[in-house]
Amino acid sequence: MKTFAEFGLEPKVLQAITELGFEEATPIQEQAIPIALTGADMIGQAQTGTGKTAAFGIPLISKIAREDEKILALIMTPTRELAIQVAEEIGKLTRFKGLRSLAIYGGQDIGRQIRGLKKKPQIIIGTPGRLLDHINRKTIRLDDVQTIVLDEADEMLDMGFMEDIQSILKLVPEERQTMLFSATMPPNIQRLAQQFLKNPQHVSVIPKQISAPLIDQAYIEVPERQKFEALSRLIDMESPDLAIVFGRTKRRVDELAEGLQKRGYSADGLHGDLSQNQRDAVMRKFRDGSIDVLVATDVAARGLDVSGVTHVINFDLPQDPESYVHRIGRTGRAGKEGTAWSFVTPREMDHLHLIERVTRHRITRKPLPTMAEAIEGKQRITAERLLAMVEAGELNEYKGIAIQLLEQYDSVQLLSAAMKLLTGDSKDAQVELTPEDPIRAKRRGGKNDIRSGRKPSGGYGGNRTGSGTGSSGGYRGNRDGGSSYGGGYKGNRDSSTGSSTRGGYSSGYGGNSSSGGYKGNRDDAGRSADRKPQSRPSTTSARPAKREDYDI
Ligand SMILES: Nc1ncnc2c1ncn2[C@@H]1O[C@H](COP(=O)(O)OP(=O)(O)OP(=O)(O)O)[C@@H](O)[C@H]1O
Ligand SMILES: [Mg+2]
Repeated sequence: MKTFAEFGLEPKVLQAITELGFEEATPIQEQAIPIALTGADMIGQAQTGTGKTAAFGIPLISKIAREDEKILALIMTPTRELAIQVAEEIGKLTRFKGLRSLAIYGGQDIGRQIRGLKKKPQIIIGTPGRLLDHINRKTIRLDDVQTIVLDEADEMLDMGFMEDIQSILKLVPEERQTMLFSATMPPNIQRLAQQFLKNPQHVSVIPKQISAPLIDQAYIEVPERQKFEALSRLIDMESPDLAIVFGRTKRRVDELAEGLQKRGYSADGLHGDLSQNQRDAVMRKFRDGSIDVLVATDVAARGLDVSGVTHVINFDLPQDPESYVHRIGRTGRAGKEGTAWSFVTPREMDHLHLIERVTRHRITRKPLPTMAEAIEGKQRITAERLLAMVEAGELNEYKGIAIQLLEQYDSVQLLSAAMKLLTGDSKDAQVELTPEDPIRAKRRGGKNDIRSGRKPSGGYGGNRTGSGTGSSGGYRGNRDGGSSYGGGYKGNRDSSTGSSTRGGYSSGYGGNSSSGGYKGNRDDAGRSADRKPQSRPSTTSARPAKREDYDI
């Protein structure tokens, strides 16, 4: 492991890194920072929670001087929450250097952003829709941009964002450094990336399994109508510090958050139909621990870094394996351990196996928590709260009554009653959810499939039935003859050509993923509902219609 001092960074940046508490560089930082400092284009892949933000952030800020008054760097993210978070980290990294950075995202008052832009930030962190809005208003000019980063690159280069990204990149000088980062790089992203990158260096620190190693992964087979009960029991049994529960649709998230609240849990929902103020408020509450359970659509799947998240629960399975990797990656970050649970309805078992194959990780089957386990979990928490109260002291006001009661009643009876009172039994509240259809691995491919160019039958679905793979081998070796994701990728990672000759990418996994079924079916993540590329005006047209809700 390298220390940051070994990269030859300027003292003010080093000081900021120390202030952040980073002692050693993570593997992706160790590999990516020296290459990025040379100005080379780069594709960086490393597991969730391993410090990719600083891996591109540190070199990016090293190139900028305080006196510069133009926008020199642009970081794009797929969601507003991620833009805000990345902007915060960049802000921390530039603290001593005194650079100016600004987050630009939909849903926030544009006037406020324009005022921010007047302060001449050198670094913009934004979501594509609002960025285009500013470009059209001429409040943002990209003529001087030297560095572009696409965080969550595979998501950004997917259909829904592609058009915007292309429009934006057209306005950035050719002479620039472009970097793509993500935990997942479906192989065909490589091919697509050729459009934007020049001789990219590939930096991948993905070991055999793509998901982060510190996450304990389990699933429970449970019929749709029993899921809510299962969720209550699971939360009781596991008593997470902080948990994120992923639901498939906005409606589902609303219903789940409401149901959990009804049963006395401290929960709230996050999805793209909420106002930005509501979204900000929910994130703030989750970050400061005033709610324990964040229920969210895939809007929270990528990049979010909230310390203390011990559990991720897929109440509904995600549509695609990448989403699974990112969702569960909200826990097990920065060297901490985490637990991921997934509910799988009987008809979705195939889909689970697909996720196992693609992630090359076997997910442990666990039984539905019993009522007894749930109660035991709840009691344990109550006992912990009680003991914490004892430790904290300051109970003098209660001692008089306690002594009186103990004179009249049995101590075990008394304590049991107090525990019962503290535990509460609001769990009996009836909660009915609108049923969701089981998820199906969508056929990937189709005429709009810019990533694969393959016939639909070559899709995911085709492989599921066709290759008959085991749960671990599919991704690597059992595809249709091409080299594997892992093999192909790593084998080529230090190639400086970034050519499209990597058979593995195009004939393997990536060839299968299309956006036809994929994004089109994820509207409830708040994305394509907001993101209607065809109906939006081009960048050259007059001021666009309201874009506030465009970026999820
Ligand atoms: N060198 C380091 N030492 C200790 N902690 C670090 C280091 N680098 C980053 N971190 C911390 O690790 C956490 C995860 O970092 P980050 O959000 O950049 O991960 P990521 O790789 O981008 O994950 P994701 O794929 O989910 O976006 C953050 O809290 C960050 O502050
Ligand atoms: Mg990240």
